[in-house]
Amino acid sequence: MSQRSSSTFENECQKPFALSSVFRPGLFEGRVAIVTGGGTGIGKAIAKELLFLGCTVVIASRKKDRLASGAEEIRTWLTHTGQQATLHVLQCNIRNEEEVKSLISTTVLTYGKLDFLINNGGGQFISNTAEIRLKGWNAVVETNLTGTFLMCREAYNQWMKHHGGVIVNMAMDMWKGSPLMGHSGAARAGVVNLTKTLGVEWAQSNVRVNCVAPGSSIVSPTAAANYGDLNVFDGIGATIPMKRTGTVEEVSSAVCFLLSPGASFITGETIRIDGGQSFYTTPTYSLPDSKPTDKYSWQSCFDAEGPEAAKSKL
Ligand SMILES: CCCCCCCCC/C=C/C(=O)SCCNC(=O)CCNC(=O)[C@H](O)C(C)(C)COP(=O)(O)OP(=O)(O)OC[C@H]1O[C@@H](n2cnc3c(N)ncnc32)[C@H](O)[C@@H]1OP(=O)(O)O
Ligand SMILES: NC(=O)C1=CN([C@@H]2O[C@H](COP(=O)(O)OP(=O)(O)OC[C@H]3O[C@@H](n4cnc5c(N)ncnc54)[C@H](OP(=O)(O)O)[C@@H]3O)[C@@H](O)[C@H]2O)C=CC1
Repeated sequence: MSQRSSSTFENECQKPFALSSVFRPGLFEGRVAIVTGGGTGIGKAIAKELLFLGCTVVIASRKKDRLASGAEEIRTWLTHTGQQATLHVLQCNIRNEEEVKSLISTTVLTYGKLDFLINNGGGQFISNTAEIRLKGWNAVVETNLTGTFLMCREAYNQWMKHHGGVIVNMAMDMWKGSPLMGHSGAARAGVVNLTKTLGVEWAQSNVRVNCVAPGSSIVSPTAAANYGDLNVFDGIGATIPMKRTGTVEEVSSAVCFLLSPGASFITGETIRIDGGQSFYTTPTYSLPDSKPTDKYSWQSCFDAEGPEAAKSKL
């Protein structure tokens, strides 16, 4: 098997897994990327595909154990396939300004550059908006919106402003509002808007900024565990026009496209990766039973106020 052809092997848990890419081998050779949340789920898939394409990858998130097990899986794969690409692990909470500054500066000092930033790290908890405490609201907004802002700003100021680069942010299916995820929907809508702003402001520095918006349908065990229900994705596929859930690889390939020279005239854009879900309905929220709400019409006003009150206005 050639070094860069697709490969299949069994990892230490004896679960078979394969890695391949629709992009040409060596596409990202000599490039350096940071993937936040790169130890799990979608971020891990992005990290793997970038490595497969020859990129040096720094994965960063809060929890050392998650990073370590993700890195071990990726390194096992690198060893089995004979890939030469470099994986680096750094701990960073994207809500912490000093940690973000240090993540970027360490990467630039170690590898001499930063070509790609993938702001994948993020998340939320499920709650009616009326029951979200301020601390919980702030935690989600700081993670998804402020964290993305800090990462973008530092990547730009410390490197990309003078050398160019590509940034890909992460949104979600918040296009029609986000029942039970109001905090995250608001934050991700902010990310979509920030992406447009930065696409304009930083174009002159040869920095492209885009975003991907997966539906509530990208199957990842760590994502499911976050909701305390490993079956949380069951049943969602049937409600999606494409009649299935999505894969982490389907997000990764869109990210790789946006990073590639093939997307060199695309900036400020958000690509939906949701099998048409957001154009159809929001399947994760069922309306509670209730009577119809009050309707407004001139007749209903007239009826409510009574003929005398209405006449007095004439
Ligand atoms: C739609 C239908 C289904 C559909 C479900 C289908 C979903 C599929 C789509 C998937 C979408 C995804 O994004 S999948 C990605 C999932 N992965 C993640 O979300 C991982 C990252 N998330 C997190 O770490 C957390 O959710 C996040 C809140 C952001 C950060 O937590 P931290 O503990 O670090 O935050 P802290 O600063 O300590 O603050 C925690 C406060 O947050 C609040 N809080 C935290 N968890 C809470 C909870 N479960 N319930 C209430 N409140 C909570 C409390 O107020 C906490 O304070 P106290 O009161 O003091 O405790
Ligand atoms: N799966 C899906 O269907 C969808 C996912 N998304 C988004 O895609 C991204 C990846 O999700 P997915 O892989 O599915 O789920 P995961 O729960 O596996 O990934 C979330 C990742 O974000 C990291 N992270 C969370 N908070 C922080 C923080 N403050 N600083 C640094 N890293 C952080 C986590 O690592 P650690 O805990 O170590 O910090 C983890 O690796 C998230 O932003 C998610 O919200 C959006 C729409 C749908």
